[in-house]
Amino acid sequence: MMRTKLLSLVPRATVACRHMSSATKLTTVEVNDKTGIATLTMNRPPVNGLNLELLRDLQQSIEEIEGNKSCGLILTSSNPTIFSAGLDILEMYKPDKERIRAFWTQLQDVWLALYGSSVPTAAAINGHSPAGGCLLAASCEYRVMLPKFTIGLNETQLGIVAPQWFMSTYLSILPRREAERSLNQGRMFTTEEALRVGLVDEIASSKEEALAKCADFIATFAKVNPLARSLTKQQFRSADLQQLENERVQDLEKFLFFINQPAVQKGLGIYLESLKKKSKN
Ligand SMILES: CCCCCCCCCC/C=C\CC(=O)SCCNC(=O)CCNC(=O)[C@H](O)C(C)(C)COP(=O)(O)OP(=O)(O)OC[C@H]1O[C@@H](n2cnc3c(N)ncnc32)[C@H](O)[C@@H]1OP(=O)(O)O
Repeated sequence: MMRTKLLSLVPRATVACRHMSSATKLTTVEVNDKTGIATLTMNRPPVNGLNLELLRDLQQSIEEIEGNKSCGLILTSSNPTIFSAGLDILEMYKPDKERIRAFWTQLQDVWLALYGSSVPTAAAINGHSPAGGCLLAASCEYRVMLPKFTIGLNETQLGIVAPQWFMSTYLSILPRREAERSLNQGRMFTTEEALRVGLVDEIASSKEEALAKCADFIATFAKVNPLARSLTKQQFRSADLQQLENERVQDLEKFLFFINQPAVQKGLGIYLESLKKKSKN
């Protein structure tokens, strides 16, 4: 395993990090030698759109962290204003038949790996986090967010439907009434609103502070028996995980049927155009 000191890239307070993987390029994993906590950083400019390759790298990184006995996982972004823009719409608009199957299957795999991770997980949400970005953050056990950003499952605003496992993820955090209403509305929460409803646990004023708060959360498990902790977590999450495991193929087929509807394709095309126009102004 490659061991590189990355002192220039980490906060001063951090003593040393093992840089475990960078060959994947779209994600990096750094393990703090002192705390044993791994920071998994998404790095796909311009907006960390979740395409097939980023999803593959995310899964590989989660597996790497599971395999190397890290004490916890913090998910964050290298982009200073965007945690993740969610699924890369280009994967779903006029899709290639084979690739879109691989893409959705890979998204299922990432969710199963992250939501079902045996290590404590936290998200340092250092930027906007719509839709699939929110799903990733919500799959973690703890969330710390920076001010002046937005987060939420906004699928209905795009004319698409969040599948059952997105809903289960929301329901693992939010009261049922709030989860149902905000999913139906496709509501994006400001950082302060997200804190108020419990979608995020804390607000931090900088990325460094967010990472430190996530590390503090993970440290709360330091004296808890790791097997007892992870089996307890598994019991809480197993019904959600099992449901997708049992229905993976049907879930994929539903997605393909839905996404290939002419009206859905038309809506995605209009939405993409509006994003492009906005970025040119
Ligand atoms: C019955 C059950 C059936 C089940 C059916 C299942 C159906 C599917 C479920 C799908 C689930 C999840 C959906 C998603 O995750 S869809 C993605 C949703 N994401 C969004 O709505 C976010 C859109 N983006 C933004 O709001 C903004 O870009 C931003 C993230 C706030 C950043 O703003 P910014 O001003 O910093 O950057 P901006 O100029 O807007 O963008 C820069 C370039 O990036 C392009 N872009 C942005 N987001 C995406 C994206 N998600 N996919 C692809 N491309 C994106 C944008 O177009 C700009 O490109 P360019 O520079 O003009 O070329």
